[in-house]
Amino acid sequence: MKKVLTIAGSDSSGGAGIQADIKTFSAHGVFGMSVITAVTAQNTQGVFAVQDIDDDVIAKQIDAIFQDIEVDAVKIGMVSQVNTIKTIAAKLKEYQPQNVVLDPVMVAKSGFHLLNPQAKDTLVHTLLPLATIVTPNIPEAEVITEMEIANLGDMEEACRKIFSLGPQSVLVKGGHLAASSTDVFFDGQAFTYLKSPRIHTKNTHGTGCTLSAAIASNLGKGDNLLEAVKKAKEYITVAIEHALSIGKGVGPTHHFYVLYQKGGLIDAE
Ligand SMILES: Nc1ncnc2c1ncn2[C@@H]1O[C@H](COP(=O)(O)OP(=O)(O)O)[C@@H](O)[C@H]1O
Ligand SMILES: Cc1ncc(COP(=O)(O)O)c(N)n1
Repeated sequence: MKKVLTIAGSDSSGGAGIQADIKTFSAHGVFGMSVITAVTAQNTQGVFAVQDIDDDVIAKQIDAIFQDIEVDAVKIGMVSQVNTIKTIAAKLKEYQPQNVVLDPVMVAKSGFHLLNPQAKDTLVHTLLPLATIVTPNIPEAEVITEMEIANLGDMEEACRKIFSLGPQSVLVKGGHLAASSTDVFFDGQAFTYLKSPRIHTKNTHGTGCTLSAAIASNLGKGDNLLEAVKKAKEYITVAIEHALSIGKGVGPTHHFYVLYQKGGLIDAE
């Protein structure tokens, strides 16, 4: 069985962060492991408190995994502090995992800053260059590139700018576009548009976490980057189509035990 690690924050309500990642890993048939960077008190309505985990405990969680278990892919989500980011970057350099998916989480859908704004430059300059793929949403891509993104042309330009910062590939996600939900993938050579119908739902808590965890699962299983991204887009679309009205606010996506058979999706619920 392939083994995939998430380095991210805990979401007490189970819709985003570590919890979304582990559910996504299970749905993909890979063995999920976690390094917790922060504990959030969170639900579908907002984030109410954050406790960052000490750097040495983050380092020891990473050591505990890599010194014992082969890791086929790593996904990185919420990393809020400068020292956390530096610790993770140093450990990635030490253990050199093959596939690193970086979701540069900055602000939760509720508006709460999950990345300390002072840590943005550290994230961009130390973690971005280590990523096999980086998956910003439009507001995150705007912060990284310092440009406005209003359409697919802007998304392409943002991909080029982010690519020049050192990752092997870039996926600018289109969930924040008004008209469509097209994501733009760039591997330094060509652009690929990943299209899906716009699903009219308020329940999109954890969509970015789920997509990046799905990409990590697929890379861990041996897919090339483009295959991994295409299948992950298919997965998140189904997960949003069946999103759950849990709680009073922005509900979570639904994780299926999904079998890709004969081109169709079978829910083995
Ligand atoms: N309403 C929607 N309908 C269809 N796809 C969506 C919708 N909202 C988000 N997505 C998709 O979910 C994934 C996560 O995107 P996005 O919401 O932009 O990320 P984040 O959660 O980081 O803000 C992307 O593939 C995006 O296209
Ligand atoms: C611990 C944690 N990590 C990431 C997100 C972002 O998820 P989203 O932007 O989809 O709400 C979150 N809300 N909580």
